[in-house]
Amino acid sequence: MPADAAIDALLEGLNPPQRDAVVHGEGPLLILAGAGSGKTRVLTHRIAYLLRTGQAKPSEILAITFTNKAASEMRERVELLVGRATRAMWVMTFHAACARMLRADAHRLGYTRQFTIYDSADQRRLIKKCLDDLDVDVKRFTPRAMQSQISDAKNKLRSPEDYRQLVGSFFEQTVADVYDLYERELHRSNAMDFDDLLVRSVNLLEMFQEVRDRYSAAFRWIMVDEYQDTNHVQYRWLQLLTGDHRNLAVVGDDAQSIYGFRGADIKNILNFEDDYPDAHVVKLEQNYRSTQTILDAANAVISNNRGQMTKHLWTDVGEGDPVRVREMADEHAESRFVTAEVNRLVDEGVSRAEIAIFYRTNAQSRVLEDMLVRAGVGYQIIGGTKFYERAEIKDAVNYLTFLVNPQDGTAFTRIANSPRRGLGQTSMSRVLAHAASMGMTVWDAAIDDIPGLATAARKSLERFMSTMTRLKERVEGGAPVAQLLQELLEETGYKEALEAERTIEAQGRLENLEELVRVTQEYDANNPEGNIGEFLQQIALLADADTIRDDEGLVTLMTLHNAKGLEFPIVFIIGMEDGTFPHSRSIEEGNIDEERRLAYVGLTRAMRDLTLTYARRRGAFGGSMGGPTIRSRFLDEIPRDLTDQRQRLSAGFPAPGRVASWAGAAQASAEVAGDTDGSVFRIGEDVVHSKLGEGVVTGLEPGGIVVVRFAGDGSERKLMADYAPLKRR
Ligand SMILES: Nc1ncnc2c1ncn2[C@@H]1O[C@H](COP(=O)(O)OP(=O)(O)OP(=O)(O)O)[C@@H](O)[C@H]1O
Ligand SMILES: [Mg+2]
Repeated sequence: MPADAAIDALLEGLNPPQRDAVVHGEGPLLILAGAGSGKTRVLTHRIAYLLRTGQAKPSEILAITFTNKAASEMRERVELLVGRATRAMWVMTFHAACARMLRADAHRLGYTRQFTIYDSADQRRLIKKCLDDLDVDVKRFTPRAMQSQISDAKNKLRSPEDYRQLVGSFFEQTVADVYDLYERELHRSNAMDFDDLLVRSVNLLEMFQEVRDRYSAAFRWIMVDEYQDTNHVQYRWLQLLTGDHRNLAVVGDDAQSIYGFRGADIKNILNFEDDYPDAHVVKLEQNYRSTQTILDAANAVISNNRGQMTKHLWTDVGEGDPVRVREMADEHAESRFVTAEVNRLVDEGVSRAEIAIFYRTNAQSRVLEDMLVRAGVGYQIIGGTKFYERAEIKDAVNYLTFLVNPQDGTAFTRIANSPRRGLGQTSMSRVLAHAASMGMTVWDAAIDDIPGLATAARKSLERFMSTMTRLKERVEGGAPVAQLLQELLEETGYKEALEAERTIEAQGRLENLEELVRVTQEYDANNPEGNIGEFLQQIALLADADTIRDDEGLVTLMTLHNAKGLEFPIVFIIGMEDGTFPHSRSIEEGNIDEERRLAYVGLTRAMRDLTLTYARRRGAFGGSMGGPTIRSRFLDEIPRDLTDQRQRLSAGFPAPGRVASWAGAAQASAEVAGDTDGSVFRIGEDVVHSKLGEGVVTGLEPGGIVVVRFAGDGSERKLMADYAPLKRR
């Protein structure tokens, strides 16, 4: 080992097996270990070590992470460790790496450099069009169902022809037709969907030996984080790139494989040793993240999955507090409780940024958000209706897209009549048909003499395209993205139309557009040599987790899926009920194992403080679930002595006819508890105890028990509301 002091410093703060993985030289390397054992840290240090020792140049490194946020964190840490910028290094997601490859070589596959990346919504719009063209009944064959079938085929590297070979039912026959047309339409639009980024890169590497040689010679060192969630096409891509040198280091945890529904194949990690019999295998067993109690709880849950590799995780962080389990009357009480808890923690000096709230599905966030907003608690939400999915943002982005990709018919149809210009569906179809029949770009068709177009439509199309042509000239003149966006919003009348609406919604949309202008200004400042095409690529690749801001004052809300790889000192998981988590669909399909792995991921995000809540009723006023619930089986898999829940609350579930009165009783017993002067306590309420002083109600339990956290010593006590000398403040 080189005796350079900087290298020693790099290896310090690593335990022996971690160090072993970091200094491993050439050849395949597998790090298989449980949550929080430092897998990501090992990858980061390994990159820094390769650079520091001179074994690798930055341009020879390709490191794949699961999100863009994880990528930028990894790059920052590496730069910190090696003490210099390493711009030539590729640290990015699979999709970003593929997009970059394709920009350089897309022409070989018949695309231009300016190809558009379609997101899920664009994809569905195009599928819908294909379904219409094929006269398929969209009620029986929904665009969403088609999309998932097509995506699944692509992730398995099955072309429309491959798919057709395997057709077994009428449904699949229809999928085959739609898939075939969809692919042709995509190509004609010079566009790729997300799955295509991978598929086309694999095509490129398979078909062009010289491209493959170039990349596999360039990337001599390849690293992959979260390897348990790679799918077949990603596996193949890695195989093509590492074929010659085999310097592939992967890290993962089979217990955290949670993307099976998207085609991720847990076998990729389990079979790594079969693929590479000479692989150096490192196991990490010390967890540096969580308390022993949290780890024991997570291990107890995951041990219910059969076929899971056993790993012995231990920590010297200490035992820590018990896992808090709270039963709530309904989702509103649950939200009130969590909100009150957040406020209590903040009062105690905790930063909101240290707190995260996880849930199984996006829809669960709304009630919680309402409560947080009302209580004035700053929060950020990862996922849900994402900024870039809002209609006005999509419109603006599509304007930019059409300016750089004149072949993009989907972009054209999105913007041609937005704002309204009297260009109906028929006129737009005429333009597209004209482009197809004449072999022209959509842009050229739109400025051509189109047969059969009504005079009014012809005029407005002319006006629209002359505005667009003016804008395009400015694009070609190298105008900065922000300037162009602003001009575009003015000159196309988009802004004016919103202003004329004079509604609160329109105001919100204008504000969102202003936010987009800020995004472009930032882009221009950071990329003096950038261009619209690159800007569009950047935002197309923004995954959910990227909207996270390192803002001191915000609580973070997200789905359990988005929480992967992250850690927070304080974690709440809400909705711990069967049907919610595990999700009802998984229960029906008998696929609980993946849900359990998701539970393992969620529990192991917590560093010192973990609270799990469930509601006895959910969705009382409409909603798909509605009615009484059963607490999650995952809660029962946590040994009671690791939690603070002493007695099991087996209230017994009522017959359907009694739901209303039962709900009333639950209300009385769990959500409010009477105090001595006849009034009631509510969660979050300030109270004063004649001996213990001031406190806040943090929980209410059946039997008139009120849980109070006292300000004086920070203790939390359960009191009998009827007897304790407790009053509201
Ligand atoms: N040897 C070590 N000494 C001190 N802290 C460490 C050490 N190894 C890891 N850590 C810390 O432990 C935490 C978990 O590490 P890391 O995120 O790399 O784990 P992981 O195995 O990638 O977890 P996950 O499975 O959740 O992705 C981080 O805060 C990291 O800095
Ligand atoms: Mg990790």
